[in-house]
Amino acid sequence: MKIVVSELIWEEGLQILSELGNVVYDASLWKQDLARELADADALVVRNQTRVTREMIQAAPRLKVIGRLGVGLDNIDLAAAREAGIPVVYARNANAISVAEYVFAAMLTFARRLEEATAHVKGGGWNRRFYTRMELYGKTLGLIGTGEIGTRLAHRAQAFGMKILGYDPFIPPYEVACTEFGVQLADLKTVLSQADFVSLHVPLNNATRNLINRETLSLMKPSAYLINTARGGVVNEEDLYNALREGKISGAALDVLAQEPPQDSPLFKLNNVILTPHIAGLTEEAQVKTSLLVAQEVVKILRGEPSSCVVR
Ligand SMILES: NC(=O)C1=CN([C@@H]2O[C@H](COP(=O)(O)OP(=O)(O)OC[C@H]3O[C@@H](n4cnc5c(N)ncnc54)[C@H](O)[C@@H]3O)[C@@H](O)[C@H]2O)C=CC1
Ligand SMILES: O=C(O)CCC(=O)C(=O)O
Repeated sequence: MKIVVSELIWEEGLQILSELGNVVYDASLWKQDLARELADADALVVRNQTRVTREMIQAAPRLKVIGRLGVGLDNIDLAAAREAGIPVVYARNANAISVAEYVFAAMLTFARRLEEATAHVKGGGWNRRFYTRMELYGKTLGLIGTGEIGTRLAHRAQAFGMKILGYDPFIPPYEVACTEFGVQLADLKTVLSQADFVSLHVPLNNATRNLINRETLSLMKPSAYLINTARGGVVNEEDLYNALREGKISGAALDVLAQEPPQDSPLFKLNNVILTPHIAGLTEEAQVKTSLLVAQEVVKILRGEPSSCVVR
C-alpha cells in the first residue's frame, strides 16, 4: 500500500499508517507535484491546504480513500470523489473543544483586553478607568451553525451565564445538545440583531459564502463583535472592513481569511481586529486526536472495514 500524506500530521497518526504501508510524507507536498505522487497511491491524507480537485482524483487510478485531518471539506471535490467511488473520511468533532476555547479566548480578549493592558503597564501607564471593561455574564452569544463546535461553545457559554441564540436551518442532529446547553433557536436576523458576540460555525458552501456581508453586518449592534473560525469565504472581507472602520460593529476576531496566508489586507490597519493564522483547531490535544482518528479510519477503509467517519 502507498499512502501519501501531503500536510502536517502528528506522529501518532503517522505510526498507524506506517504499520499498514509505505508512507510518503512531506508537510509541504501540497505545494509540489502531488499528482505525480498520486499516480500509484492507495490513500491520500490532507489537511486544509491541499486542493483535492477532480483532475487530481482522476490522476489517481488506485486511490481507495481520502483522509482529511480536520473537519472543513471545502478543499476537496466531494462530488468527484463520490463519482469515483472514493470514500472521504474526516476528523469529526476532534478539534471542536479547541475551537470553542479559541472563541472564548477571543470573547475574553474583547471583554478584558489583558494584552493591551499589559503593554500599557509596561509602558508606564496605570489607567484603571480606561481598562474598566465588561463581563461576559448576561451577554448574548449568537451562534451561526449549531453543530459540533457550536454546541460545545454553547456548553461553555452556559457556564459563563451567557444567553445563547442559535441559527441553524438543519438543526435535527444537534437538537438535543442545543436544548441541553440552553440554545434558543431563532432566525438569522434575530440572532444577528440581538447578539453581543456573533460566532460563525458553518461549513463553506454555496449557501454560506458571503453570508456575512454589508446587509447582514448592518443588522448587528454597534457594540457587537464578530468571531470567524469557520472559513474566510463566509465573510465578505471588504464589507467587514467598512463596517469596522465606520463603527457599525465594535470588533472582529478572524482565524480564517479568504486568502491564506493573506497578502497585505486593509484589515491589518485596523486596531479593532484580532487576526490569527488558522489556529483555532491547532492544539496538541486536538491534533493527536485528529491524527489518530483519521489514520485509524483510513486503515479501516484500506482493509475493507466500515468507517463511521465517512462523509455522507
Ligand atoms: N479554524 C479552525 O481551525 C477550524 C475551523 N472549522 C470550520 O468550522 C466549521 C464547522 O465545524 P463543525 O461545527 O465541526 O461542523 P458541523 O458539521 O458539526 O456543524 C456545522 C453546522 O452548520 C450548520 N449549517 C450548514 N449550513 C448552514 C447555513 N447555511 N446556515 C446556518 N447553519 C448551517 C449545519 O446544520 C451544522 O449543524 C467547519 O466546516 C470548518 O470549516 C472546523 C474546525 C477547526
Ligand atoms: O488544522 C487544520 O489544519 C485546519 C483545521 C480546520 O480548519 C478544520 O478542521 O476544518
